[in-house]
Amino acid sequence: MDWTELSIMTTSEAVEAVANILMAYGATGVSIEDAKDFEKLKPGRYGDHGEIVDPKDLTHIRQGAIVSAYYPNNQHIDDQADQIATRVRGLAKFDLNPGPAEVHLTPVVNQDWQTAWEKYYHPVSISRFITIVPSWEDYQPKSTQEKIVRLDPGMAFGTGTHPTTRLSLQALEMVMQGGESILDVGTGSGVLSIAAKLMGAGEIHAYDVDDIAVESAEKNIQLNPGAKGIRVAANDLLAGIHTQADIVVANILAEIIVPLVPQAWDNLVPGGFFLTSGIIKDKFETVENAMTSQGFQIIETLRMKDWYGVIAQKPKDEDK
Ligand SMILES: C[S@@+](CC[C@H](N)C(=O)[O-])C[C@H]1O[C@@H](n2cnc3c(N)ncnc32)[C@H](O)[C@@H]1O
Repeated sequence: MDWTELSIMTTSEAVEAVANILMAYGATGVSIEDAKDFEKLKPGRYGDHGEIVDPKDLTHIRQGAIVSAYYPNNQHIDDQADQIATRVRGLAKFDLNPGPAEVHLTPVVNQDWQTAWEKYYHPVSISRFITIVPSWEDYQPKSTQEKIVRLDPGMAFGTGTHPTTRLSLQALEMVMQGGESILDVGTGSGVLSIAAKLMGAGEIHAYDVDDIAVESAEKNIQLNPGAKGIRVAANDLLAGIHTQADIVVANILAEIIVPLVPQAWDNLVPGGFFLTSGIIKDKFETVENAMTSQGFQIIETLRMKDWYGVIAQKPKDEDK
């Protein structure tokens, strides 16, 4: 697949908001180069091939921040570039300095994408129990309870750093007790399935509409011996899937969650959980309405920055 990189020059304070805008336009990944991040780097493994590099020698921006997102060419993001720049400039209304908010569009070859992640991606502690570690980093768990998810996200979404992935992982931690069967819809790098397996899940089926994600999830499962047995396949949401799982988890944009709601209902056991994330604030009500109209009970709403996650439950037969 061919991609376009859309980059916006902004300020450190606005990076999260700009990233959210780019995700709302359907980016499947965002990378942030923030001058402030480089101030904190110590000499270590930052080279493209893991070589030891002094951060002083890295070429990087000295002020402000650049947020870059990647869009498949068939999405014609160039037609929406002016709109995106206007929304970024509009952040001033929320007391965020948008900076120059200039948009640059560049065609991307697959290799460049890979390198972008590798430069700025380091171990991330998601919760007390889960740490996501890039496959090329040496990392020792700090306690016997810490579960390490090794990932090489490549071109698939899901480094663990995005608030929507964190919300999904937190929701899994909240409902899982061990042994659950899980359907992971929009698996991306496979991060949620791998973490769920390490947390003691039973059978897991992971689906993604993008073949690159399927390939990446399969590779990442191989990197984690404790995650053996997860089945990955290309599929559009849960179309054609007829099973009875304990949990359906989906970190996908709100527009895509809405058609998933009836499919999740059909594929869940009574009492099963539907965990969703990827819902931007102003779309939350739409998703909530779709779930409650279907019959789901909203158990908990999770929030991180402008993103929402929902823990919903299909009522048990005796609750009907
Ligand atoms: C935001 S990413 C989530 C990745 C990962 N699960 C995580 O939590 O970090 C959404 C994923 O959903 C996939 N996706 C989008 N539309 C889909 C559809 N209709 N059916 C299946 N997967 C879809 C995308 O390819 C992408 O990998």
